[in-house]
Amino acid sequence: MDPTLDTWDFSSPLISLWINRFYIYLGFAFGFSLWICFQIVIRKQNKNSQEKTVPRASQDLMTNGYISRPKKEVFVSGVKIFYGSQTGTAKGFATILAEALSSLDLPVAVINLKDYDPDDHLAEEVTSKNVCAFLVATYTDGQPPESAEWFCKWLEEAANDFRFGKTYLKGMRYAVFGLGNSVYVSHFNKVGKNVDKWLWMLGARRVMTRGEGDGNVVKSKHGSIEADFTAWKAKFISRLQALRKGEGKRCRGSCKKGKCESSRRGSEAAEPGSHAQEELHHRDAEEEEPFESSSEEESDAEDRQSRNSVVDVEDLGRIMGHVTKEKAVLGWYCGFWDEDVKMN
Ligand SMILES: Cc1cc2nc3c(=O)[nH]c(=O)nc-3n(C[C@H](O)[C@H](O)[C@H](O)COP(=O)(O)O)c2cc1C
Repeated sequence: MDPTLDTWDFSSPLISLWINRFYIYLGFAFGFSLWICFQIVIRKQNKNSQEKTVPRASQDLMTNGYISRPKKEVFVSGVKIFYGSQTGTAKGFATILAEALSSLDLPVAVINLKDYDPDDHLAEEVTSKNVCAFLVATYTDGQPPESAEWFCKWLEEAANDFRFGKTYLKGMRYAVFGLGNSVYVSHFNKVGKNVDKWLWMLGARRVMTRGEGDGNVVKSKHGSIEADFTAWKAKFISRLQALRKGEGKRCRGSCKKGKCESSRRGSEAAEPGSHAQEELHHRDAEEEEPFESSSEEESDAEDRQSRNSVVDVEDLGRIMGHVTKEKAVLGWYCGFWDEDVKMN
């Protein structure tokens, strides 16, 4: 007989607990897993009831359970004012415009076209969300000032190079104010017109009608080139404010885009630079509410329109066919037989 066994008292509760410890562990484990299951069920129920009470829109804004503020979309991130000047007028206007824009709380950069390489940087404006203003003067024989020569040369070549195409600057937004003197009749404001046209041809979006500054006080629309600029500046600022709010283009039916093609009348409809458009442009700068346009959009509308005119010609052919047949019947009836009719 083991002597140590004598010292064990099997009736003691501690000993019986020790002997049955595995059952106790098992009980604890079972209770613990039951508690976990219970917690999971409660959490699920809470989440469901929360989803029911939080509106759908708010749920979309929730990240990790926290409501985050809706991200404000930025429609205009800044303004770049480019100028091409020889005797300083365009440069002065650029500074005035920059000062006027300072109240809008937008980053504004004034850039001399002399220091700007379009080859390296112009394409950046496609995604930058900037609005670009071009203030450019015209010189002898419709040439740009020396400082803007390279920019204009590059732009003209790109606009006429099929490798760039009419989407190269798609996404860029711009407005042009040309400085000139109508004394130089045939070359009046030619550089402004060309810059506007070339940007448009490359797919950039014109946010407002081109402005024309005229140093000829007799003919200037507002009495002086300064007054012409002041009027354009006011329109540009109000357009910019609208763009900042994300307001789309305004169209009063004079463009040939989409719905309003039928009532088209205006300058933006025609290919910029065409004679008719130049005439109308002059008037439009005063009369028209500015609206956006790009060459790609307008050529789409042009395609639609030319398709319509093909249909029109077909209709005309059908009508002529009917007329000829009726003429033949009438001729035969009346006893004469026209050679033309016989041919048909
Ligand atoms: C020598 C000379 C030639 C000019 N040629 C033209 C011209 O062909 N077409 C035009 O519209 N303006 C012409 N102008 C007018 C200028 O474009 C106008 O004075 C403009 O405001 C100058 O701007 P800037 O001071 O920024 O260089 C000419 C001016 C000068 C002095």
